[in-house]
Amino acid sequence: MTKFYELSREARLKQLLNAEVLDEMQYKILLANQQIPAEIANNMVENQLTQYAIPEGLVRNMLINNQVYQIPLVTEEPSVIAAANYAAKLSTNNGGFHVEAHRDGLLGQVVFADINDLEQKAQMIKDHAVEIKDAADAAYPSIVNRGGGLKKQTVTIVAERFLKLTLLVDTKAAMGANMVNEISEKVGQLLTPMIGQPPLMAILSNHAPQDVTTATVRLAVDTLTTPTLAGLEVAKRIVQASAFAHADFERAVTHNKGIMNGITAVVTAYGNDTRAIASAAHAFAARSGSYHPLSSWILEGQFLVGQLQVPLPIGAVGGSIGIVPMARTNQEFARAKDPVIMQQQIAAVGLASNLAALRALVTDGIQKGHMNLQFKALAMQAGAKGTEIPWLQHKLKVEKHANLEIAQRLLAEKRKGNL
Ligand SMILES: CC(C)(COP(=O)([O-])OP(=O)([O-])OC[C@H]1O[C@@H](n2cnc3c(N)ncnc32)[C@H](O)[C@@H]1OP(=O)([O-])[O-])[C@@H](O)C(=O)NCCC(=O)NCCSC(=O)C[C@@](C)(O)CC(=O)[O-]
Ligand SMILES: NC(=O)C1=CN([C@@H]2O[C@H](COP(=O)(O)OP(=O)(O)OC[C@H]3O[C@@H](n4cnc5c(N)ncnc54)[C@H](O)[C@@H]3O)[C@@H](O)[C@H]2O)C=CC1
Repeated sequence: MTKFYELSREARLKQLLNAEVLDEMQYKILLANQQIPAEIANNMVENQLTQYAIPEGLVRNMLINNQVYQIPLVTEEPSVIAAANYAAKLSTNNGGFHVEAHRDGLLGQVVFADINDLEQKAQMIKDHAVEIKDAADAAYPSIVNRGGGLKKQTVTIVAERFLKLTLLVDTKAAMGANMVNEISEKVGQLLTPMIGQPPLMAILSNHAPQDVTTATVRLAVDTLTTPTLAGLEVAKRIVQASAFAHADFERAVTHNKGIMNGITAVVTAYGNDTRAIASAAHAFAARSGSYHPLSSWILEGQFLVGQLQVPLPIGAVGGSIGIVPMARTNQEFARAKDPVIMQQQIAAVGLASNLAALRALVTDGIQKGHMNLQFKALAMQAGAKGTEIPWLQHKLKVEKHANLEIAQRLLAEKRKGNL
């Protein structure tokens, strides 16, 4: 049977329609390749000129907590989607990913600067907890009606200069940045006469250790066997790669980049704020004061066990999610309209991306698989069209060195009829 990635775009969509992954409407939206309606785009951002397209692909049949998902990834980078598919398939044969998604809310900070009587003012804020709760609820009644709102208040003196009130707000299904900002500003206004000055700022914190999602995968080492290496050897090398990332800062950054390949691609597909997720992830990686990998790989007998921990303060509603048709359609067909399911999928794809990258690095090296797919982009960059693209991709694959100049030379030779 022809593999999903060997089909044309239209045939892939038809197959998903026939398999009832897509309903008629979702199929039509994806087939039409539609852009954001002009009026929406013009009102989404400022000075809007045009739209900038990035391809969307699919991770097929990813098993997470015993449920099978089809997960959309939006990325400009070749091989990210192939890699995630590879790991999805490998993990499915091993029981899939197990993911625990925590979701406690978002933090807001109301900060006062240059206060003389810090301790006394800190106590004053603590003494007004009830008024603060009332002001927060009045600032955003709809979230209170949904069972969310301000859950916890903490007062801290920072660097013997700043007074900080931290608000933990349950934002329910929303990411909640605007919500928390609104609540924080209103609380700041309440406190202004008490403190004797307005806050320096009132804004959410993108640090989100309260929203950590943990994904785990357990692979029988035999399933990692390659034509030249025993599965146990591959597993041991992945464990070494993980240990090296924990020991070497420069490697930790790239290790985490490989995880973010998958995470950013799913977050984008669901219309969420990629910068918020990236800053939360890297801050979490550096929470001990030095920067560490977000994932670890260990051997447990005949099993390779990988675990990723990453904060994922995402939203299933709000922001631009509801107005960008593709974000909504993606959430619908991937059965990810609940933020907890979204967190599970994002974390699983992050760990899958990490697994595929590490396995490639410690076996064939990254260039073989990645560059093979990157050659398509190189062929197009060289000007190849239609059937010239797979032809040139293949030629570049067998070349000793492949770069743009070589691609252009091969294409020119072909067009002259010399190849
Ligand atoms: C690319 C592979 C998977 C090939 O690996 P392979 O073993 O040659 O793959 P295969 O041809 O034997 O196929 C195995 C499975 O992979 C999937 N697969 C295979 N090809 C496709 C495709 N075209 N489209 C969709 N899915 C694909 C698919 O599931 C397939 O199963 P099948 O369906 O054939 O039964 C492997 O080499 C790989 O995972 N490489 C890693 C790629 C990667 O990580 N790319 C990210 C860019 S590099 C980077 O940014 C980060 C990094 C690497 O620096 C991070 C780090 O250092 O940690
Ligand atoms: N530092 C940061 O990360 C910042 C991010 N942002 C942006 O803020 C946006 C996200 O803010 P939000 O407050 O999430 O969006 P939002 O302002 O759209 O608020 C969420 C909306 O969803 C509604 N809603 C419907 N069903 C809900 C449910 N079940 N649970 C919760 N709310 C529900 C709420 O009533 C509310 O109107 C993103 O676009 C982000 O890029 C804005 C400022 C700073």
